[in-house]
Amino acid sequence: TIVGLQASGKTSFVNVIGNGQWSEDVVPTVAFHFRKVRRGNVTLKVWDLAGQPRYRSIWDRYCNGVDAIVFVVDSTDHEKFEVAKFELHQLLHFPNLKGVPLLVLGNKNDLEGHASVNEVIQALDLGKIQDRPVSCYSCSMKSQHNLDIVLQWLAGRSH
Ligand SMILES: Nc1nc2c(ncn2[C@@H]2O[C@H](COP(=O)(O)OP(=O)(O)OP(=O)(O)O)[C@@H](O)[C@H]2O)c(=O)[nH]1
Ligand SMILES: [Mg+2]
Repeated sequence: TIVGLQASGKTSFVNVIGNGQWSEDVVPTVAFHFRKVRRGNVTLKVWDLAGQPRYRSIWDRYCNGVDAIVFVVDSTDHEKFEVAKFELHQLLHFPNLKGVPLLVLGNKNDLEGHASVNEVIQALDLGKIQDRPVSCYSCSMKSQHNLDIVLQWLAGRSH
């Protein structure tokens, strides 16, 4: 399940891994969107959730029982880091989501002024998360930087 604030690049991620389709024009997601993504011999079942404030209260329901939670953050939008941190920790607080592996993507690293992976780790206080495996990568859906390693990580979470 993919969560994160609006316009962080969640749908772009699904589009790019699904069919290599990058676009500057992506329609904001309404509520959620389910997609099956095939990569080689791995099939990912993906819930792409909407990031606008009014949809955040449904995130936890779609994270229940999944193999991994992917939290996408726009690493150029420094002003939103505080809200992103709040929403992430609020989500992880749900007892039924305890132990679910977390992958944080600092997206849009093709743009100037993006936070480094260590800055994202600091900004979202990832060091504080002790009850699950956590990984964090800096990446770009536009240039596809680091998407191979992200897909490897996801494939490794399946069972
Ligand atoms: N430069 C750059 N732009 C990106 C990148 N990823 C996404 N975008 C752009 O960011 C905007 C928002 O992308 P979406 O994929 O719709 O974001 P979202 O997180 O799905 O947004 P919601 O569905 O509203 O929650 C679009 O204009 C994308 O083209 C990236 O890696 N680099
Ligand atoms: Mg979307």
